[in-house]
Amino acid sequence: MMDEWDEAETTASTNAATSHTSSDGGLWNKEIGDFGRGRGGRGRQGGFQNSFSGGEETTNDGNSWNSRAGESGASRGRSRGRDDRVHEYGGGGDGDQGARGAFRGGYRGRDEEILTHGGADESEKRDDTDGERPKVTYVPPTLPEDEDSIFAHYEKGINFDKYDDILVDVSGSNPPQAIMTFEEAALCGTLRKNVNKSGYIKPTPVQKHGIPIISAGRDLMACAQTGSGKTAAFLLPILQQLMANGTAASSFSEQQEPDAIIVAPTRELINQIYLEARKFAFGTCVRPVVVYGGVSTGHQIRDLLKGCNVLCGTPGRLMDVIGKGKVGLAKLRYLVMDEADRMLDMGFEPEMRRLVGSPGMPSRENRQTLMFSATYPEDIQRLAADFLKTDYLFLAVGVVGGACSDVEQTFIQVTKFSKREQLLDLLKTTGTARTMVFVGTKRQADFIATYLCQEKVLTTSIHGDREQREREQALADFRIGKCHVLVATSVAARGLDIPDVQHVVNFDLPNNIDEYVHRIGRTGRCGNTGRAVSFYDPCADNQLARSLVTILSKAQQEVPSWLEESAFSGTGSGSFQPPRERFASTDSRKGGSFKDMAAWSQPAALGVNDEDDAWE
Ligand SMILES: Nc1ncnc2c1ncn2[C@@H]1O[C@H](COP(=O)(O)OP(=O)(O)OP(=O)(O)O)[C@@H](O)[C@H]1O
Repeated sequence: MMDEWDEAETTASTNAATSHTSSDGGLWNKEIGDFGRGRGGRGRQGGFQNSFSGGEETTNDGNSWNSRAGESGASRGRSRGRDDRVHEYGGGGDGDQGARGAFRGGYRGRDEEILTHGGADESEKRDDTDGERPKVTYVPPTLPEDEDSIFAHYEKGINFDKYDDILVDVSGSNPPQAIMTFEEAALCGTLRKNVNKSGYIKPTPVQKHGIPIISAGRDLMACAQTGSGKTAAFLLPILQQLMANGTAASSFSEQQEPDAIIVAPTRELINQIYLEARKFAFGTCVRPVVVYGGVSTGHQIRDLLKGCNVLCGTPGRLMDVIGKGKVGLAKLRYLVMDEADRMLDMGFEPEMRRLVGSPGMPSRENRQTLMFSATYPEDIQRLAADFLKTDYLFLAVGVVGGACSDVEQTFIQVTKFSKREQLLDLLKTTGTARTMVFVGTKRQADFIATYLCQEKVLTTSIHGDREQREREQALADFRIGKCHVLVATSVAARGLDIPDVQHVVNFDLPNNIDEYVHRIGRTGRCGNTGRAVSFYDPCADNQLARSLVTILSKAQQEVPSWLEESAFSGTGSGSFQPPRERFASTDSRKGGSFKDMAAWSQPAALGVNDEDDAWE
């Protein structure tokens, strides 16, 4: 029976159309749409016709698709492919979800991809719980409790020590001295042991500077390249302070009053941060809890009420539990925004303002506010200052907004119609190397994943129209190597730390440069090297050319001459949109923007955006 707390489903996750995890790489011959064979004349070019969108035929990359959304939802479950092996698709055999899909699921027609100022259907961007939506009943699998699982980690790479050479700039008054070792962080015994068990021998620059700043009680806006250890930079000093100040073991109560709240923009990322918090807090009295959309609220509230010192959440679900009175803010001492620039852009800013304006929330003078990201557009920095004490410190490790220098960036000029074949050719050269393929839309993600499955590439996908269970399964399959290709929309661009991702492909380039930086940062993490290949379609991607040239130059990477020409020729600037802001090279309080950079950073919030993905 449904719990009193079980919430209505978020729009995004109920709209799952087809899923296509094909761990055996088999062909699909689905009742729900009959995807055509796009390559090598292996049959007719399939069409995907959305019966709920007026039968509009959508052309995509040279192929039209025909399917019937209603059928796709109704026939969710398991079906046998042509090779008689079982393939999972649709809602995955959850009766309730399947029935729901009959009315809500399926691909949407063009007319349904309503683009708002945020570039995505605002109703999909949130994890909110308003409106008439079906109940969410998904309960994630129980987490393993054994130490080997909790402390499982991948090895730092050959370039880990090069982190020490990166220039660091701390601005603001009286910054504390950086630490050089974890010993200097004066962590309590259990925390220190947990750091060791996590395989951390020495701190990364953002940890060397960030830990003492946070321990000194200062507010912080920190910028450091992707994969360089920002999560531990905020978790360790917070946990240490909680331990040092004798935080009482949290116990059952109808209202929990956490000491720390951590927010992040996507469900998978906040769950990952929670797992890190749980790892570092192992064996201590500090109890982290996570809440995010797409999962049964009742389940999460029951877990929350058992005790909560550190609450990790996506904004919508967080506001939901606060609104239900299950979380009180009176004791809050730390507010952390991971991917802070994203948390403060147009999509999430109102929610963040609601959070800090919630009854009981300590004023900024009475809490510590910490912001972390690899990118900080200058206008977002200015806005962020509203949330911070006036004497906050700005920590810049390397170039603010710069790409990770351990990622080799390559660009291939393509036409819209040649992309799929190029992708397949590329994947043939990389074999079973773990690869993330980023595409522009949820529909495109389904389409490309299905295509790769047909071509016997072990592929799964993640995007905002998949149900949470499917999203988590897809990530798990990718993590363990059951599928070596993950097709993803921007929902997977930020923060995800997946071992051994050797390769990122931008099948569709994003339309803002910060997004590019985060996407390619899924590889080349923790001193490991990685490779990013981007398909550049001059007809679609010209507006990004200058920013790309800048990013490549700053990362000491070769800039293809054709890209440079495109960036600085009339054609490059012809489609140029007026800039909202420039890259910030440093603390915006210094009045410094990248005066030397001709590149514009174009936030998704203002540009024409076909990234119709759901940001929770
Ligand atoms: N001092 C360290 N020694 C060894 N490994 C570390 C250290 N610090 C962090 N790591 C590991 O490096 C990886 C990347 O860290 P993390 O996910 O915190 O990066 P990030 O800077 O937050 O990246 P992103 O910008 O993509 O969110 C993780 O697997 C983490 O456990």
